[in-house]
Amino acid sequence: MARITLQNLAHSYLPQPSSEDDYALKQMDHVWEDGGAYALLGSSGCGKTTLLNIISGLLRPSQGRVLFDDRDVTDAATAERNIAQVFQFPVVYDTMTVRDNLAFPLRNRGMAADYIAARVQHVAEMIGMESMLSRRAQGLTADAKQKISLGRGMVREDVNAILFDEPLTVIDPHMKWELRTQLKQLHREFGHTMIYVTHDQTEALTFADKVVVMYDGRVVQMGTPQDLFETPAHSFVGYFIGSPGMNFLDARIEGAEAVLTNGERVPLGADYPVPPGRVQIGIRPEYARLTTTGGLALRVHRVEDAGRHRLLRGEVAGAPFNIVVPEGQPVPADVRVAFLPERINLYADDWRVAPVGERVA
Ligand SMILES: Nc1ncnc2c1ncn2[C@@H]1O[C@H](COP(=O)(O)OP(=O)(O)OP(=O)(O)O)[C@@H](O)[C@H]1O
Repeated sequence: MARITLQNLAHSYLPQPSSEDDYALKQMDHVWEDGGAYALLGSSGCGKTTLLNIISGLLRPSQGRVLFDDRDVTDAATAERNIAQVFQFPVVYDTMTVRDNLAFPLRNRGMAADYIAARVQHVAEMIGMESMLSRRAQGLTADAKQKISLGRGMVREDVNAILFDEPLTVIDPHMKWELRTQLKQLHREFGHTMIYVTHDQTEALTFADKVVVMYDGRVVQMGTPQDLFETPAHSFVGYFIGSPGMNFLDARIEGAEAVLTNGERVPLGADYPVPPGRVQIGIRPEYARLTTTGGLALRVHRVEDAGRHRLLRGEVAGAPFNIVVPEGQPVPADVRVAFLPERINLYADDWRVAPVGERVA
């Protein structure tokens, strides 16, 4: 197992990149701690696969270094890096049995036969395929083949890291939940460094201790699911995490108040520096509450039933605004909206601005 450091890293698929836009990965420094369970989350095309392939050695970065602990592996071949990688679609040997597929990485490394037999049995149980060990992979469903790929990724105990690139895409929803649980169990049991790429926030938040969010070729935040929810470092994180995402209102700052574009004032619960650029306040739909006195004017467009609560979709100061309304709470005709001041985040040109005196984690 290893700590993985990306130092001054950047990657462009173009031979002669001339501007930042030419880079699939913009310059970054990032550390994946030894034994961490990370989810790498971001929308399509933000650079997740590129980053994973640089760590595994399938791709050489156009700039910077990759270190496993203190060893520079930037130019080391994939095989030398001792990494297991599971891709979105199954990679199995059709002519081999399930058992031989699972045993392959261990035989390749010359492990003893009885160790291989025991280990294959254990992994087959984890992926729910112990009754199929003697069957040929050919003719199995895509779902079953992907489980074999996952099993092969997990079979070696001595790898530096296991990288998963959207491994559950072809798996049916019930099995998805089960396999995610198994992966977490595997992490607890062996403590491998694991990086799990997904664009599904539920998948990310249930698998990982730390979630790394990428946007437009950059890591914009790494934190616990709670960090991402409470204090998104970038407006993309606010918008991407949560259902629905954070609301944003344009504003200017006057001490401990935000002044919205229509002149209404919002207490922020803390003093802020006056930041340059486009200033917005961000409020989660869960932290806005309905009121008939005080607060801000609210235009209600519609109220949707969302299971255990209702979702009010409306408008504040001319901008779309969503509010989670607890079950049973009425929505009167003259309703207004107020925010919990300590739950408001401030953004300047999409990056979070800390209030004066905030402790840096
Ligand atoms: N082999 C390649 N040649 C040229 N450009 C590429 C190549 N692979 C990826 N790109 C570009 O690099 C950017 C990042 O792609 P990447 O596949 O890393 O994103 P991703 O976050 O993994 O997306 P997805 O979730 O769709 O898999 C995209 O703009 C993509 O078009």
